[in-house]
Amino acid sequence: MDLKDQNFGAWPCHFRFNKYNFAQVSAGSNGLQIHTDAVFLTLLQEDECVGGLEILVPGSDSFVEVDPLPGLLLVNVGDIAQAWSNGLLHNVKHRVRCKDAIPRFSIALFLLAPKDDKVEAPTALVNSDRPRMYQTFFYNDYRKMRFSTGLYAGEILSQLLM
Ligand SMILES: O=C(O)CCC(=O)C(=O)O
Ligand SMILES: [Fe+2]
Repeated sequence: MDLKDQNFGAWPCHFRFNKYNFAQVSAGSNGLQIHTDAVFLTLLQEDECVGGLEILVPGSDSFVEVDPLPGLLLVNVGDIAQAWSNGLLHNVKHRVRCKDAIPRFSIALFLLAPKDDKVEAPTALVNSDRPRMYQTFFYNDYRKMRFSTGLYAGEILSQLLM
């Protein structure tokens, strides 16, 4: 990608510490329902003792488990990156399952979206072979659509297609 002039420095970040109070009754259920991240990207530090994060294999109904490994740092592409990259980057559907009655922790650092500007693919990522895929939109409007519809697994992006 020829993106020399892109500066993400002014994009806000959000830090979150997740605690899942997994008990015996929650075994086999979702600790976090299937979703895509409502952000540009997520850096995720997993609990190195307790598994449960699962990623949906694109184009299938199958999930793969992410093994809990010491020091594992995941990078998740979110909805905003898919729109901003004109579909070159792909969001990731994922969920957290409770397997055992053990508390689980994770730490997430989210890079959100431009604060006062629209989300729009740079012209370097748009051409006749790859025409603009998404309408330009403000991050707040996208979030309102997501929360008012309760569609958390990337469906809002389909509503923003050109
Ligand atoms: O706790 C995890 O492993 C995943 C957390 C997550 O998907 C999120 O915070 O968006
Ligand atoms: Fe997530």
